[in-house]
Parts: sequence; structure tokens; C-alpha cells
Amino acid sequence: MRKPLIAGNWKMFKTTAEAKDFAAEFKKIYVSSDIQVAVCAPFTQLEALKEAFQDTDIQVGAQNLHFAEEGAFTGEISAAMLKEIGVDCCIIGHSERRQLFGETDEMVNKKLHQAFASGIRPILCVGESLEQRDGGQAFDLVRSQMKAGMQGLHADQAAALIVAYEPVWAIGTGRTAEPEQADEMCGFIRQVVEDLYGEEAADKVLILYGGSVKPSNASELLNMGDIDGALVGGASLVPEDFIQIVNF
Ligand SMILES: O=C(CO)COP(=O)(O)O
Repeated sequence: MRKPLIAGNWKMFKTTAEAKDFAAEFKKIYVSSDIQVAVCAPFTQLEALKEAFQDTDIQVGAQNLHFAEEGAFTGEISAAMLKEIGVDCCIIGHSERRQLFGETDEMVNKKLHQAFASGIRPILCVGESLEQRDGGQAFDLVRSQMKAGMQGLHADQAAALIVAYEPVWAIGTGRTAEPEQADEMCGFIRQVVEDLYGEEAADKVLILYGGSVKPSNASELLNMGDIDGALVGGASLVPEDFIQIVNF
């Protein structure tokens, strides 16, 4: 049985003081349940959040890591550095990183391997642009991102993977995918995992939807059969909004 996951992606928002305020507020309204909850914050807020959430089951995630174990990579952060402070999971290959920072499928693949090697659960982001959706290429594109991103992973790693389907046209635009549309792609992603790794891995892999998830649309999206959770941007910054999504 897959345990749903609601993960917040704070992107480049909140100072440490603001992150501590969020944690204090969120803890007052959060009740542990069989829904997993994670907050993926900027690097400099991770340690404070781990400390603030230490008496809860709320997970803390990063938004990126470098694919090398260590080395001369000025400005980068390694998986071991994240692991040392207790980081549980890490977003990998977010569309903003692919578009704005030149991340390729090959880099995404190396980052997945590094995350697994360090005991950090990766959240692999895939999703098409509006041009690709309108051009009828969405499914081919997502299949190729999945195949290239997962290259060389073992079946047990595939089963432990979290995939986030985030159509680029729905991120930060207020334009959410229709629940059926999102579920169709999440089902397709599960099929790709089954084709590559078999039924057991496909049954276990968690597949999230991301893109303008809000309190008002969370339950219809999250009640679809192949959507196992959400990766939430803007609405994860406000405790009262995020809790409503967690409690969908
Ligand atoms: O990119 C996203 C989460 O990773 C989605 O962002 P929004 O929820 O702000 O659209």
C-alpha cells in the first residue's frame, strides 16, 4: 500500500527566521496521520527545520544536490553534506533547474544515483511544456525523461523512488491540470516504471502531481487513483494553506 506524500517546495523563499516561524506555526496545526509530509527548503534552512521538526514525523528535503561525491565544484552541495544534517529527501530535476540552470537528463540521472548512494530519497521531477503538450509530445517527452533519468537504477531503487509529474504550464501559473489529465499522466508514468522494472516496482513507486496545487483543488487531484500525493509550491509557504492540502 502506497503511503501518500504531500511535499512542499519552498523554492527560493524564506530566511531562516521565517522558516522557524513557519515550523512553529505549522506544528501547532499539524496532526500526524498516515499521510507523509515533507518540506523541501533552501539549503541554509535545512538544519533549522530538522531541529524544529525533530519531535514530529515531518520530513525535511533539499531542492538540489551535486552529482559528484565531492570535488572542486564551487558553490555546490553534496549528498553527503545533506545526509550529515539528516536531510530525508531531495527534489531532483525540477523544471526550473532544467530550464534556468541547464540541467540535462544525464545530470539528473547522476544526481539520482548520488542521492540513493547517500541514503537520500530522490523526488524526480518530469513534465512537459505547453508547446510540447499542444504539439502532442507530452507522453513521449515524459517517457524519455523517465527512461533517461532512471538509467542504471535497480528495481528496489525504482520502487523507492518518488516521481513528481509537474507540467511546466501549470507551475506558478494558477492553471492546474484537470484531475483526469494529471491522473492519466501519472498512470502513464507508472506504466513506464512497470515496463522498465516490473509490476512490483510500479506498485510501490510514489507518483506526485505538482503545479498550482491549492487548498481548493487538492482533494479532487489527490483522490485520483494514480496520484499518490502532491508537490506544492506557492501554497506550501503558508502554514494554513499547506495544512489544508495535507488534510485533503
Ligand atoms: O513547481 C512546483 C512545485 O515543485 C509547483 O509550484 P506551484 O504550486 O507554485 O505552481
